[in-house]
Amino acid sequence: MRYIIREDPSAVGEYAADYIVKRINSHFQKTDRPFVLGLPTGSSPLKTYENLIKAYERGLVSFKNVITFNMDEYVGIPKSHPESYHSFMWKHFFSHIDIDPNNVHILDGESKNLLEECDRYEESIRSCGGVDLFVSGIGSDGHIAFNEPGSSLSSRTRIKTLAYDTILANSRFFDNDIEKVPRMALTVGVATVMDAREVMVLITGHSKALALAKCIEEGMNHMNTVSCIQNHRNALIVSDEDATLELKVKTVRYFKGIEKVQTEIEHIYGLHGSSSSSQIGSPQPK
Ligand SMILES: N[C@@H]1[C@@H](O)[C@H](O)[C@@H](COP(=O)(O)O)O[C@@H]1O
Repeated sequence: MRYIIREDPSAVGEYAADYIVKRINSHFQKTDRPFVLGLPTGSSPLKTYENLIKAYERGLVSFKNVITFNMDEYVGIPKSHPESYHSFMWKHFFSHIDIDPNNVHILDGESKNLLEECDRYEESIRSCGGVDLFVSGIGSDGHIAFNEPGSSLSSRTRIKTLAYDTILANSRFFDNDIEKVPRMALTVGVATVMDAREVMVLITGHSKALALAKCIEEGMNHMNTVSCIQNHRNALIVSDEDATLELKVKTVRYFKGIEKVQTEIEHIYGLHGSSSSSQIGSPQPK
């Protein structure tokens, strides 16, 4: 696993957007196959989306041949609801770039048959050749997508009942009224994320510090589902300084040191932005 630390959420967003742009562009240097991008909602990726839009406006990237799969969607509110993840994604990202709407995939929480909808989603991901890069945020209990504590680490796309803590956290988007927050969601599974060729997790703010420390310094555990990325061959966490608050000083210095050496190597070998760059300086053999 690689771990990159930046000063604040803006710098995390700049780093993540730059990373995604490099991945898309280097992909199209090798193949015409569409780039398949997994995407999150929430406040954590907002700066990333802002920077991706800027990169698109400057002509640094095109999303014409990019296929997206979102992580999750509420059940019990219509797509047109301002807090649905459909609305979120179009408002904050898709409306501002050149993506083909047919290439956008978001789970349908209004489907008459939710079980079939989940199976159909897994099948669509498979038929697109799998996800190249899955970007994710986390909840303060360490959930990835809506894989709440106790979710199977081999779970696939399915219906999930939301944890009380998540309902409480998300009530800020529903007039701070927990009664208005949906109780259920459709979500990709932990294994669905783990199947991606690469995973990047964005973690900002002190409220995520404990979950981040458990993810990096403790073992893989279903009570902190983001920790599954320890078992991924090509995983990257990008956090701000606030999120490091519960990490050991030694851990923070270790990963900062790794990044410093990696940057030096990239300069010497000119590998920055290539797909192999993420392999260099990795703290553990993959
Ligand atoms: N289902 C989403 C998650 O995918 C997201 O990672 C999390 C964190 O949101 P925020 O970034 O706003 O803290 O919120 C929700 O629970």
